Amino acid sequence: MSKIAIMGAMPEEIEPIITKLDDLNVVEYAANKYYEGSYHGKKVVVAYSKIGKVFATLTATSLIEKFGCDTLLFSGVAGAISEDLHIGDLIIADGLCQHDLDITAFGHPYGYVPEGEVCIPTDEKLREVAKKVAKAKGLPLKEGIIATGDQFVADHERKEWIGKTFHADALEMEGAAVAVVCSSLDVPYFILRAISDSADMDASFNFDEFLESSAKISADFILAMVEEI
Ligand SMILES: Nc1ncnc2c(CN3C[C@H](CSc4cnccn4)[C@@H](O)C3)c[nH]c12
Repeated sequence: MSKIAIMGAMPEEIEPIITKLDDLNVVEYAANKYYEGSYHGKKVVVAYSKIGKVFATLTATSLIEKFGCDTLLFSGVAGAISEDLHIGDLIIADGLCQHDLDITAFGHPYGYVPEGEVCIPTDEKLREVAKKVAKAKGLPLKEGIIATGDQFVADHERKEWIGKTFHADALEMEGAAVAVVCSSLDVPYFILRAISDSADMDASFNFDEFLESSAKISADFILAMVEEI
């Protein structure tokens, strides 16, 4: 039987999901908590990684290798780069890149290391499920590149540079780590983010104000996807 991993980075991003699970069982592993349960008859394992690419790598790997998940859905919030994206809007990742990975001193492009790739594509079938859910809900759904880096971006120039350099529409701190883990372990993965801020000088204020509401928008959408997978 399939087992779906649902991952976030912060407690607020998975709390709206955990409360909806049946047969909940909490497992402590690798300095984290993993919530096993079911949703509409589907087996799920839910966890938040804590912030940043390193924690996200550990949690995504554990969800697959320790808990045996064969699909991974990420639910969370993001900073907007595209001017089409506003607070509460949803974006699904076509691909993910690391905007703070830089060995350009050796002539490589930003975001590239040997034997790696700048942009890692997400699973097309899962993106199609998302579009079907969005249509059924009458929700607009943007699709684009999401840039990941180990920094909370609250600077117009930095955000514009990331957008231009990676053709990215949104930014966050975990997605590309999940992408590397899932693509390396051949597990279909999907990254959904709801906008919490615009990664500019007001970012930290907007983030604090909209984290909870935007995280719930993303979480509710992810649960609707679980019913369709
Ligand atoms: N502008 C932005 N830049 C980079 N990432 C983001 C995100 C997405 N998440 C939220 C959280 C911010 S750091 C954090 C630290 N302390 C408290 C809360 N969040 C981190 O997990 C990445 C939303 N807006 C972003």
